[in-house]
Amino acid sequence: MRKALHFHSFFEPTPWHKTLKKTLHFHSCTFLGPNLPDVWTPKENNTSPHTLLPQSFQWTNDGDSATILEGKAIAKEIKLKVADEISKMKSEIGKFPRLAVVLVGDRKDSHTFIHVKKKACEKVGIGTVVSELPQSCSENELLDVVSGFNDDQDVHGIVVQLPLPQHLDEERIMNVIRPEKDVDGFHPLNIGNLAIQGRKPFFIPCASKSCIELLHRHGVEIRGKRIAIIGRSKIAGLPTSLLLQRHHATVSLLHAYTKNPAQITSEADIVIADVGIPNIVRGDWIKKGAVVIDMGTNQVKDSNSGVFRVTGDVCFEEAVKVASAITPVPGGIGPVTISMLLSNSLDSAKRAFGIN
Ligand SMILES: NC(=O)C1=CN([C@@H]2O[C@H](COP(=O)(O)OP(=O)(O)OC[C@H]3O[C@@H](n4cnc5c(N)ncnc54)[C@H](OP(=O)(O)O)[C@@H]3O)[C@@H](O)[C@H]2O)C=CC1
Ligand SMILES: Nc1nc(=O)c2c([nH]1)NC[C@@H]1CN(c3ccc(C(=O)N[C@@H](CCC(=O)O)C(=O)O)cc3)C=[N+]21
Repeated sequence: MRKALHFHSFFEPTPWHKTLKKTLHFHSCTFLGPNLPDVWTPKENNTSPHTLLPQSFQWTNDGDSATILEGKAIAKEIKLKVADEISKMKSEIGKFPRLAVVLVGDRKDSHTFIHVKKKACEKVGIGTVVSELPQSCSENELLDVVSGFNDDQDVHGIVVQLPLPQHLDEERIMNVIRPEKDVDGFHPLNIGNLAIQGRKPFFIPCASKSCIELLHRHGVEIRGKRIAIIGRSKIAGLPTSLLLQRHHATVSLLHAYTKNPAQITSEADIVIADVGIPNIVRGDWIKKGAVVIDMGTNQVKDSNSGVFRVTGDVCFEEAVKVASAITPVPGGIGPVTISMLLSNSLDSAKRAFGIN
C-alpha cells in the first residue's frame, strides 16, 4: 500500500564499496556529535562570528527589551560545516549520507516539515528517500517500510515523521528503527542512554541539541541553573530535560497535570516552552532576567487578515520586557533543529563508512 517512493540525491549515486576503517581529513565538529561528553564545553577561543554574545552572559534586563537569540545564523553556520564535510567525503571516498523519511497520512504541517527537511538535505548534499503511506495504512505496512530502510545499507538515517495517526502504536514503530540509524534519537536505547551520566546514545534528539547549542553559542551558562521545561514530549521536552540534567542544571519538567505552572516557571533562570499552545507562557510567568527558549511552532490564523502565521508558545510581547534573552518564532530554535538533523545524518554516515 505504499503510495509513493521518491529517490532523490544531490549527487549522482556512486557504487558502494566494502566499508573500510578510514581516517579522513575532517575537522571535528564544533557542535554536539555522537561522542557526547557529560558536560559539553564550547571550543576554546571560539572566534565564530556567530558567537553573538560575550561568553560572560549578562542575566539582566535593565531596559525593557531582551536580547533576541537568533537561530538562523547558527543554523547557517552548521549547514555550511556539514556541507563542507560531505563534499570532502564525496571527493575522498565517493560516498555521501542518505536519509530516509517516512510520512503517514495527509497532515499539512507534516508535509511542510518534510519539505523543509528535504530541501535542507539537498542543500548540504544529503540524499533523501521519502516514503509516503496513506492515513489508513496498517501497522505492519509501516513496519515493513521501516524494516526495509533498516536493512538498506545505502540508508544511514531514518525519520518517521510524528505524530502518527491514532491507530498506529508510535512506541512500537520507534522500537523497530535501528538505533544506529535513529537520527531523531527517539529509540528507547538512545533515550535511555541519554538519561544516564557517562552513557553515550548514538543520537540526541535534534530539538534538544539545538536548545543547548543555542545557549552555548550565546554564552549562557547551564551548570547549576534552575530550568523549567513546559511540555514532556519525546520529541522535545523530555529529551531536553535529560540533556540539560547531564549538563548539571536543576530541571523541573512541567506538563498538563502540573499544578501552578506559573509559580514554578517564575523561579527558573531558563524557561523552555514545548507545549503547542500559542501564548500559554505569559510575561508574569518569567523571572526578571531569565532566558526564554520558545520551541512552540503553532500555525495561527490572523483574525483581521485571515492569513496564517507561525507563533510560539510564549507571549513574546510580554516576555521580551522581562527576560534577559529570548528566542523568536520563527527564526529561533526551529532552523537550528533542522541543521541538527543534517548533523546527525552526517554522523551516522561517518559511522557507517568507518570514518573517525
Ligand atoms: N522548533 C522545534 O524544533 C520543535 C518544535 N516543536 C513544537 O513544539 C510544540 C509541541 O510539540 P510536541 O512536543 O510535539 O507536542 P505534544 O503534544 O507531543 O506535547 C505537548 C506537551 O505539552 C504538555 N501540555 C499540554 N497542555 C499543557 C498545559 N496546559 N500546561 C502544561 N503543559 C501542557 C503535554 O502534557 P502531557 O504530557 O501531560 O499531555 C505534553 O507533554 C508544537 O508547537 C511543535 O510544533 C516540537 C518539536 C521541535
Ligand atoms: N520524527 C519527527 N522528528 C521531529 O523532529 C519532528 C517531528 N517528527 N514532528 C514535528 C516536530 C516539529 N519539529 C519542528 C522542526 C523545525 C521547525 C522549524 O524549522 N520552524 C521554523 C518555522 C517553520 C514554519 O514557518 O512553518 C522556525 O521556527 O523558524 C519547527 C518544528 C520537528 N518535529
